[in-house]
Amino acid sequence: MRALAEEAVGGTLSPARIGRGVDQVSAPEQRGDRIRWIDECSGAGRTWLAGCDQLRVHLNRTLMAGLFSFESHFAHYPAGAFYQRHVDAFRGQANRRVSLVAYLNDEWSDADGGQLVLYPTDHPQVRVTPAMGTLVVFLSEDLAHEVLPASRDRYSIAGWFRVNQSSTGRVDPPV
Ligand SMILES: O=C(O)CCC(=O)C(=O)O
Ligand SMILES: [Fe+2]
Repeated sequence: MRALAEEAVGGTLSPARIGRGVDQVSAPEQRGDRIRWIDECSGAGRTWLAGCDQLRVHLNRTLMAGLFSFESHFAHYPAGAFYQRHVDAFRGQANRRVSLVAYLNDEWSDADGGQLVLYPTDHPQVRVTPAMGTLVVFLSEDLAHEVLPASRDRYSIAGWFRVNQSSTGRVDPPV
């Protein structure tokens, strides 16, 4: 995780967008993070993607989840940036099924803000402190969540396990 954190801090990132494919737009009023997709070009990226693939296989074996692929990006939220309440996938429209968030911030205290707030439908909200070593996994279509503004730079990795929804005999592209 530390090697990934160094990559996230050292590399160039682009404004995050919402939507998919040709419908993607940048929407700073909804999310203020900057992102970079993680690929196999670095050792840290390969290790991360290989570990997430093991989790994918495990979820398929134990839950018959049918997860087909994984996509993942670094995200940097500068001080004051947030991501408004949202779900990561809309039922029937998207192929993201399981979301995963990992945090890369050393010595984070609650006073720094930047919590991930989860809104389960029939339970009180859950607040997660974005401290190094914390990993959150949830169903992409079911759990609304938001990122609160922080008073300092906040680094995370977000990833999504996807099912294959190709209906034309052609396999979905990875991103
Ligand atoms: O960084 C986080 O805590 C969550 C980010 C998120 O919800 C997303 O990228 O969809
Ligand atoms: Fe999200």
